[in-house]
Amino acid sequence: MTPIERKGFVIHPEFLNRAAQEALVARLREILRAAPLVQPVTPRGRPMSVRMSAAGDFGWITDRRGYRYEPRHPEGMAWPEIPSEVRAIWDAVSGCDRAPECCLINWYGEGARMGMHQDHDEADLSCPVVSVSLGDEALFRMGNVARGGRTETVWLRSGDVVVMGGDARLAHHGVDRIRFGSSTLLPQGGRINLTLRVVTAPAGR
Ligand SMILES: O=C(O)CCC(=O)C(=O)O
Ligand SMILES: [Fe+2]
Repeated sequence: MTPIERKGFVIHPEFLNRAAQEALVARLREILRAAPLVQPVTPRGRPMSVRMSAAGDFGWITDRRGYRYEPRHPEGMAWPEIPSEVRAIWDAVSGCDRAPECCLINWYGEGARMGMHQDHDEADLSCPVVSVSLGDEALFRMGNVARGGRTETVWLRSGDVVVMGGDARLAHHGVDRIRFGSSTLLPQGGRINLTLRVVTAPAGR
């Protein structure tokens, strides 16, 4: 399907067909066996409703010490490698010649959401953030680089891919809610979102 642009966010509807989604979920299950989901806590001590893990050189974590990228899971193991299927999505849509260094895995159960935020902990903002939706539908809210102002929403469905680059790279965004049980991809229901990011500064800088 042709991509749709909203406020600089580029949405590729049904980028992954059902078979590709199922294959990806099987790979993610292996990753989550090696690097289990954790419930992160904000620096102020509030538990997030989303559970998280990661693959790649770095995982994004938050705890009482703050938001940051770490080369190891909180339990001490290295993060698993980013699967080739995920890398292929990045290569197809990112327009970036660097490889993703972090594949954050967000798991949304019933009632989970993600407040409006910017992704700004990365040292190379010339590369986009690429997000992959799997499972239940999510109401994704797109805002502006500055806080506040007019926002727009779109329902993201399983297999959709969003590219946040250019003007949208630092735009605020969040997930208001999911429609729990709206997809049959994940047997227990819920939603998995992958976000792919380049984390480190470009070489030579
Ligand atoms: O779940 C989503 O669609 C967005 C996730 C997100 O914005 C993030 O992990 O930074
Ligand atoms: Fe984000």
